Amino acid sequence: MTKPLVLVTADVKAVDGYNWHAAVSTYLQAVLKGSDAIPMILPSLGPDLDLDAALDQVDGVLATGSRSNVNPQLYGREPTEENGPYDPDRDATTMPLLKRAVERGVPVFAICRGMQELNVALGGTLLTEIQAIEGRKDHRAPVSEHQEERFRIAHPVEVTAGGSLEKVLGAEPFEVNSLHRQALGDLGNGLTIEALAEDGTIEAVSLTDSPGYVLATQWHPEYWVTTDGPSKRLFAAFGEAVRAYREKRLGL
Ligand SMILES: N[C@@H](CCC(=O)NCCCC(=O)O)C(=O)O
Repeated sequence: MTKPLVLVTADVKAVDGYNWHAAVSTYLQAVLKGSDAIPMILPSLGPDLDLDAALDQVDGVLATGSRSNVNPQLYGREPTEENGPYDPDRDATTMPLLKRAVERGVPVFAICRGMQELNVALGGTLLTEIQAIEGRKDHRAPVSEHQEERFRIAHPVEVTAGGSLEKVLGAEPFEVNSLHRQALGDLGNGLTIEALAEDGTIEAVSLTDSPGYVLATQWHPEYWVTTDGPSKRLFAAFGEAVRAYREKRLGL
């Protein structure tokens, strides 16, 4: 069988006077090496893109993390300067993309901002600046110029017994990195909590009764995919889902 194709969502970045549609290399490498699939960056061209035509030709969607935040207007709150930066073109692309991928049963793996987008796309809400909420810990990255330090393992997570994540990772406790200041609030339609941090922050979700594989983490397995067991297993499981979808899609 030829390799499966995975759409990878893109940030819009102004560089050298141009707008670039970009995805961080660690996500692309993780799809390539961890899922054994070909990553294809989907530009954030919003309503100009025929998403169904794009989804017709692929076997999975990876929704990436980003420093930008989902615009709160998309879940009924007011945007503020402190809550930014925003990326309206990314929002205008990823929200309908994720909704449509889920409806069609295209396998989805959503990471950090990607998990927040999935939640909002399915009607959920987000909490912001969670480090300022009583009882919550600081989930932001340590301030450092070194990415290894920023992506260092930060806290344990508790996996829901009998859930989809437990099927992928087993019941052994493990620890994750943490680079976010927002978190899921009200859950989107059909989402189930798959892991929690000690302070109650939702760390992973899946979609119950979904026609396809849908898993999302608030942490970043892409960063340690070659060295960390749970990170490796998450991308391998996504790879299995996209291969199974491809066989079905192509009638193999
Ligand atoms: N902006 C949101 C989403 C967090 C996220 O995707 N973080 C990745 C950032 C990578 C980096 O800092 O280099 C939030 O803050 O919750």
